[in-house]
Amino acid sequence: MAFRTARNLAYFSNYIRNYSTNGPLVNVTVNEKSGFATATLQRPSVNSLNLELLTEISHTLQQLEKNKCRGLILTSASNKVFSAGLDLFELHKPNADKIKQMWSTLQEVWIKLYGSSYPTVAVVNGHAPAGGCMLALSCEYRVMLNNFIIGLNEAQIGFSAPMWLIDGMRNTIGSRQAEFALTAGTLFKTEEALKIGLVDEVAQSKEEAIEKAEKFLNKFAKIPPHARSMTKAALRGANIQALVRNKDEEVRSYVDFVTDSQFQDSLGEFIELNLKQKLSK
Ligand SMILES: CCCCC/C=C\C/C=C\CCC/C=C/C(=O)SCCNC(=O)CCNC(=O)[C@H](O)C(C)(C)COP(=O)(O)OP(=O)(O)OC[C@H]1O[C@@H](n2cnc3c(N)ncnc32)[C@H](O)[C@@H]1OP(=O)(O)O
Repeated sequence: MAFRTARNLAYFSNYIRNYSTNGPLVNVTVNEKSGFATATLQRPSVNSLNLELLTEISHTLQQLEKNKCRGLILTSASNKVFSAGLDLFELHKPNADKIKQMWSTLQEVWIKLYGSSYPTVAVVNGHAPAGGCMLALSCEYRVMLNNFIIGLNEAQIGFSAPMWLIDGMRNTIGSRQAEFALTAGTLFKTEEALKIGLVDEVAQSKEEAIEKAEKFLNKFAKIPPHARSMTKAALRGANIQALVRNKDEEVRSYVDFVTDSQFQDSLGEFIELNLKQKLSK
């Protein structure tokens, strides 16, 4: 049964309504004509990825897969920030159990989005550092608005991106550019990102970006979906399998790393220097 049927649409809307306790952090709409879903991240003010938002993204992706979605556009309700990456306030002086769940859910999001059977586009309508870039990279195509930044700046914050994310970057921009970008933790302006292939197209407005995204998704209208998804799985499968094999071990190292006092001190300094909101708030 295709996701675009009215029955499935109603089921999906009910699911989203029932799932969220404080109103959805991800708003999903489906274009009944095309069958394309648009998932809009709407956690104020910068879509920073805390456990609740990550969990909702993960459940949304699961429902889209189950309902044989024909294509996904991932975007932001903010007109300034696509996603600011992991919620740094939640990582500061953390509850170890919660960050364990947070990292495990982040891995799930990558597995479900990077490995989705349906085609995916990120409409990057705002800044996309670190985890924001990760979400965009897990899609197949990226359309970005002008005057924003995107990149994996983990090295600047004092750590390395995990292997699966490095691989995703390498698959997108090639080994040499990935090495330059990751070792320096570079955040690219839109036009620079276009030049190195980190984004595929630039748009002047969100409407234009959505049109470009739909044009990309429509390219697959005449390709048998199973052939398309088998080919995608062949291309992306090794990345996903390596992460699945290493999932628990990576969660353990991540929790050790984040709870270490040295890391906590440097995260505190990073927050003080870079974020307007102060720790005392
Ligand atoms: C960091 C620990 C990880 C340890 C990992 C170890 C191993 C694992 C390896 C890899 C992990 C890969 C996955 C991803 C990692 C990450 O995502 S780390 C997060 C990195 N994020 C950033 O560096 C972004 C920081 N923010 C900014 O640069 C800017 O805020 C902006 C997004 C460019 C937007 O700028 P602007 O429009 O000027 O807005 P403000 O700076 O004024 O911010 C508005 C409010 O939002 C709050 N905020 C911003 N970013 C975050 C964030 N990441 N988490 C929580 N909150 C954030 C900011 O404090 C402002 O709040 P108030 O309005 O002042 O209340």
